[in-house]
Amino acid sequence: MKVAVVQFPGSNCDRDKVWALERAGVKAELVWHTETDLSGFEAVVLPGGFSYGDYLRSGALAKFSPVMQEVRRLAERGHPVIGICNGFQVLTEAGLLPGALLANTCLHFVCKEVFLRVERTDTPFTHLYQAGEVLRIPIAHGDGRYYADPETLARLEDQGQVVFRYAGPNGELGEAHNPNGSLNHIAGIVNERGNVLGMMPHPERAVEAALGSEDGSRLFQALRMSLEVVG
Ligand SMILES: NC(=O)CC[C@H](N)C(=O)O
Repeated sequence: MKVAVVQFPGSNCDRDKVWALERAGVKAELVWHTETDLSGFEAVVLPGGFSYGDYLRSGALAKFSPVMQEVRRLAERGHPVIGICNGFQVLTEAGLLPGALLANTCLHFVCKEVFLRVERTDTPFTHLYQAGEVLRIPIAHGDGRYYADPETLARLEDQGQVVFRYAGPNGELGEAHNPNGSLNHIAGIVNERGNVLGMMPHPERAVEAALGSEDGSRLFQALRMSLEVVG
């Protein structure tokens, strides 16, 4: 059971993700973006950062990296794929998740801890959380405003594909708690099948008390348990 953490030129938090995964008991390995064979891996994590310097649009160039064909193949076979921050941007650019991440409404890079409300717990990534539970997880992005056209947004909501929403400390929704202007306060979504997760907040930055929160740990533990079940 091994998880690939892909490194694009300009990725960051890649090593943090390996560390967070290994802390949760998952064997993880860094994989350079030119890799064309991920057959030894059960799941993939696309990390945060500034792949290709965010040129053109965040994630727009990384989608052409050779490894993305393999990421697509694994996703289509139902393997878990997680895109965190820039990884989420890459997944939307690659069409593995619907919608797009636009510039924050404030037009600034925002780096702070936020509250997330867990909307769905029947996924390989969130089954250790309670529905409605409020997590403290940091964000750090300039392009985090989730956008989708009205039909896509309605479909996401109808099908329960919204996994995390920005909220207040008691789970209340409101623009004051939405750090980037995301539609419907969306912080994370899954694909229809539920095996591809994209989220802007960084759970790997919240996996031990010294980091200010341990709320991200259960996401990686949940992934380990899901992989163990599949074998
Ligand atoms: N921390 C990150 O992954 C940054 C994501 C992205 N490049 C942005 O600024 O929006």
